[in-house]
Amino acid sequence: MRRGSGEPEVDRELLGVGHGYGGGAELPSALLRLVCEGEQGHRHPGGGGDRRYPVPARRDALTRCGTVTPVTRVRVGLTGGVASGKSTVSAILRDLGAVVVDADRLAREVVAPGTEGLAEIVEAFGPGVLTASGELDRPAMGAVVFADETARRRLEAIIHPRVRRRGAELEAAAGPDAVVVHDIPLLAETGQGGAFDAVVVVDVPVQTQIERMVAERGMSRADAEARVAAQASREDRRAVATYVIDNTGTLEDLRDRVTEVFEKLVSTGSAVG
Ligand SMILES: CC(C)(COP(=O)(O)OP(=O)(O)OC[C@H]1O[C@@H](n2cnc3c(N)ncnc32)[C@H](O)[C@@H]1O)[C@@H](O)C(=O)NCCC(=O)NCCS
Ligand SMILES: Nc1ncnc2c1ncn2[C@@H]1O[C@H](COP(=O)(O)OP(=O)(O)OP(=O)(O)O)[C@@H](O)[C@H]1O
Repeated sequence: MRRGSGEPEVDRELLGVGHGYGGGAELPSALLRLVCEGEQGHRHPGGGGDRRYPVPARRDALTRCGTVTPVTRVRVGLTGGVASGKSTVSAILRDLGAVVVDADRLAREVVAPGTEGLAEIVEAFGPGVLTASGELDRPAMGAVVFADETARRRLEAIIHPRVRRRGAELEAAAGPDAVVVHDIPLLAETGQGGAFDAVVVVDVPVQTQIERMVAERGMSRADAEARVAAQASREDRRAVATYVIDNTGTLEDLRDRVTEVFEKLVSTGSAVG
């Protein structure tokens, strides 16, 4: 719990701190009460961000504390350069209770075998972009579009409208008080920053993006650089950010920062306080 003047003294004995507590599923009720009621002047409950407790317990504290439960849907755009860590951040947000709409996944669904999307791609690029089993040959398609901007725009014109339609459908199916996170790699490039209540940008240096693509995805350095070159600059993405998440630290650092940002997103959507 954050400590500062005017905050209640936490009874460590009562909380079990230093007595083996720390891995349980819930915050002790005394701490939950302090989280919800005790911290005068703090909208964001200290217990929700207290790193001594596991993320699900912090989420429970947030959810059970009426002052921070969103009463309307909060719409969030999540973006970042290729291999910056968007999917990792999405997974953490999902774990915290967000509904995640993943544009990369939808971009695969709308070109699955038998779809109109795939038929349009074959019409535009020829049957050479199909595998022997009739699926989109993704490495072959990538080799074409990351070397040729006109081809890339053509592919995007087929895929993006379908992804947006499907994304809107998925959002409509989410609960009225959900935090809906749209993970959109090209959010800045496509000028969608203004379409959300908040934009979260996952930020790493280009060098880190390239190292991760080469080391973990077996890509050549040239291919990795071509993907980065096809995207907005780090500065352009940061310019549309409400929250920047630096992902140059450990996964534990990332989890803590994402939890902090999630708490802010939840309280932004709250009608109370
Ligand atoms: C070219 C394709 C077939 C390559 O597939 P592959 O499996 O290698 O990559 P995947 O789809 O998993 O994308 C990985 C990352 O590449 C980057 N990327 C993908 N498409 C683009 C693009 N058009 N421009 C810039 N970067 C892109 C993103 O950072 C994305 O997260 C595929 O990326 C694609 O269909 N792209 C066009 C659709 C698109 O714009 N998708 C981005 C979000 S809707
Ligand atoms: N803080 C971190 N430390 C070390 N590795 C990380 C960290 N964050 C993410 N990674 C790793 O970097 C790689 C890229 O992360 P991730 O897949 O989340 O990026 P992405 O932005 O979703 O990528 P893409 O743009 O291709 O969809 C993954 O292998 C992931 O495990």
